[in-house]
Amino acid sequence: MASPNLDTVRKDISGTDKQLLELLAKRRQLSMEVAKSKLASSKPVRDTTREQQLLVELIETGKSLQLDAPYVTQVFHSIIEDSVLLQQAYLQQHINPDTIAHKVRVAFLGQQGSYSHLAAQKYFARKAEEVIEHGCKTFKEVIGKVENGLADYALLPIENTSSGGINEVYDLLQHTSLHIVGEVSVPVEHCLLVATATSEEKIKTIYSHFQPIAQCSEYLSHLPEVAIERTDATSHAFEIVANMARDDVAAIGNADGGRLYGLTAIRTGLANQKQNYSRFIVVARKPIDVAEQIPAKTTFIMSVKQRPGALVDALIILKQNNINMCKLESRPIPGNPWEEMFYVDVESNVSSSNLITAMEQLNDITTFIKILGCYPSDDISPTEPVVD
Ligand SMILES: O=C(O)C(=O)C[C@]1(C(=O)O)C=C[C@@H](O)C=C1
Repeated sequence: MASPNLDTVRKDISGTDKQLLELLAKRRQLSMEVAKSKLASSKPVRDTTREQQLLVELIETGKSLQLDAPYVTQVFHSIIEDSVLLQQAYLQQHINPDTIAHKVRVAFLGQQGSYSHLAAQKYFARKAEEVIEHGCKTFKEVIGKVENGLADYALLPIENTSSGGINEVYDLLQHTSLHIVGEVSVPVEHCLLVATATSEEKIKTIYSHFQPIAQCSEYLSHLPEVAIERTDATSHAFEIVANMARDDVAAIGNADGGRLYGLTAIRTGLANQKQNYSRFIVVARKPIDVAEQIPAKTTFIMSVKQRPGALVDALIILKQNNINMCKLESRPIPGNPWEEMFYVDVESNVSSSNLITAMEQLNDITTFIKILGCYPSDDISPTEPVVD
């Protein structure tokens, strides 16, 4: 039997992929119809029962088409996540009409290819048609761009699963007038990137931002002879290594970003934590409201009296008001060495009655308290289908 003609098959694949894109576009239109319906009905965006039912039906249909369950589940997790994010963006723009803009100016650390840049692309993917990028050399410059009206939003890394909270950003939040209006998490896959054909053994100097260096400390501890050079962003490290074009220098960063500078990865998975994520916050000059149909987070900072149990008393107020705290970080207060500033993230909308009550009660027992922002939660955990 004659073997299929490769060019003919490829032509058929291209035609089929075009049909798939047309169907995905149609499904997005339907998601927007659902969003309009939920705007009127105030029903929550997420309906995990519906997702469960949908996935079970799709897995059954998939079986009859020789499509295995894990594959079908993976594809539709991505499609449903897109649908949720699209609906959330629609509802958020409806209740915050002055945030609607076809073009937004976004400040972030580094240049094209930095993790901050990748996070900005992901966050604004469904929120603006055009992003004007303001790459900065320091976090202070990033915040200053928005405070001075040169940018509409700033994107700042706040924590990483390997290296923990990013203290410089927490400290900057203490004194800025900006408000947190969003969050986005990006997987951080640190790779060893080089400009020329070489091997790990030949590398004598590695360039990167201090965050990837901290997150890859275990890998780097096995390279005592290698010099580690800090840069102000991973994109700057890419630039240096690309310009040097030597076989004994490398950068640590993400492969997609490195590719923009002509670098290739000769080693991947360098981070201490294999599931390595960085969470970024998005800040702006004005706060936003979060639609009741969307899971919200509120971040506030507070300092407590210097007496035993003062922090416990504050946290008990959250418990008594049935509010789940999902993050607690403490930072020294510059110039006040014996007092700490606590950063608290709660899974609650700032306009909810129980958080309003809790903030009133916290106001009575803290020496300082300030809400940094209320914003949609980035956590869109997939619904796992229960199949017999
Ligand atoms: O049917 C709904 O309620 C939708 O919002 C649509 C949809 C989907 O894309 O299939 C998206 C989110 C929900 O959690 C359930 C399903």
